[in-house]
Amino acid sequence: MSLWRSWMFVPGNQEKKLMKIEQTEADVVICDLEDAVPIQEKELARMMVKRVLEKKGIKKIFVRINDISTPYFMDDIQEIASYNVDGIILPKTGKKEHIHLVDHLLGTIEAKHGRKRGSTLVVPLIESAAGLHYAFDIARASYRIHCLAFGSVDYTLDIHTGGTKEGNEILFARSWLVNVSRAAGIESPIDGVYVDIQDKEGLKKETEFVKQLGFQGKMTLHPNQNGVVNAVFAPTEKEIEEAQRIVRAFEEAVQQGNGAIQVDGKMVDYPVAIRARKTIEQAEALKSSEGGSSVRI
Ligand SMILES: CC(=O)SCCNC(=O)CCNC(=O)[C@H](O)C(C)(C)COP(=O)(O)OP(=O)(O)OC[C@H]1O[C@@H](n2cnc3c(N)ncnc32)[C@H](O)[C@@H]1OP(=O)(O)O
Ligand SMILES: O=C([O-])CC(=O)C(=O)O
Ligand SMILES: [Mg+2]
Repeated sequence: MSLWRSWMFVPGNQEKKLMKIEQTEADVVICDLEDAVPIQEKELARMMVKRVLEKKGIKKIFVRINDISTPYFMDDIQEIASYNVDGIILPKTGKKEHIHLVDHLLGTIEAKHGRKRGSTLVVPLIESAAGLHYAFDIARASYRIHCLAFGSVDYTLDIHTGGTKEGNEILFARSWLVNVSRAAGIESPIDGVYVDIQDKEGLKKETEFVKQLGFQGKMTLHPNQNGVVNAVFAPTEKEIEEAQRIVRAFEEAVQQGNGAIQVDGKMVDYPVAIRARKTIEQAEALKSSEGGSSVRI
């Protein structure tokens, strides 16, 4: 079970922001070499991100390299994957062949630099109509794929619309990504950024909504957004207590030959008990990874 809830972008050419990576609340930091970096600073950004990777601490670090069609892609992947990076975010992933190429290159780079084969994970960014159409094939294209991520800003540009707070225009894409991810047997997807960095209430509402759709995390833009996202994706005390009551009662019932019972006025059978067990496992894993401060009150 993955516990990576908030994935914060940091522009790869901004030293001041890069310096704060280890202190941030983000579960994962994404050092960006793509759209947050102007063309004339691409080389500089790559160099600065390599410096960050050289000094890597315990924080999970992914790097968003430039997409396959750009002149920066080959240098990005070769130089970044030679360091101890947790994974690569591949923007504008449109078909499974993009992943085959990345998978092949990562294999050779890992071998050349003495890194364990497969140690670099890949998160394809699905942000075009074609990418969404082929998302199932993309999700199955390599054992390196941790999960899919949704690039809603580029996606709405591609389908000739704009983003709204209600998000009706991207409901289909979000639901599709959840379904193809689970059909392909990979972790649930990561939702795109909430651009109104001042609006914490709106971010909370949107995060609750995508959690309910089946996402496991959300990308962020600003340090103030990580706490909101982390809290939404952590089970509440109430949810944990309810899950514990369900599991206890169900285990007893099964011992007595009963597979369907009533707990707190609601029917509980195997799938309900499995979900409750997952809630407990997630709470325990978060507690041990964060020293007990992870639950939402
Ligand atoms: C569609 C897409 O592709 S989205 C992905 C690409 N976009 C990005 O990567 C942008 C990431 N976000 C950012 O660069 C910034 O948050 C911005 C530009 C939106 C706002 O930045 P600022 O105007 O500096 O915000 P603000 O003044 O509120 O920042 C407060 C503090 O947090 C720091 N900070 C802000 N954003 C970040 C970040 N993403 N990572 C690390 N530190 C950050 C600032 O440096 C500042 O530090 P200080 O108090 O020591 O001076
Ligand atoms: O993936 C994200 O959230 C950012 C992005 O590139 C997009 O939305 O186009
Ligand atoms: Mg994009």
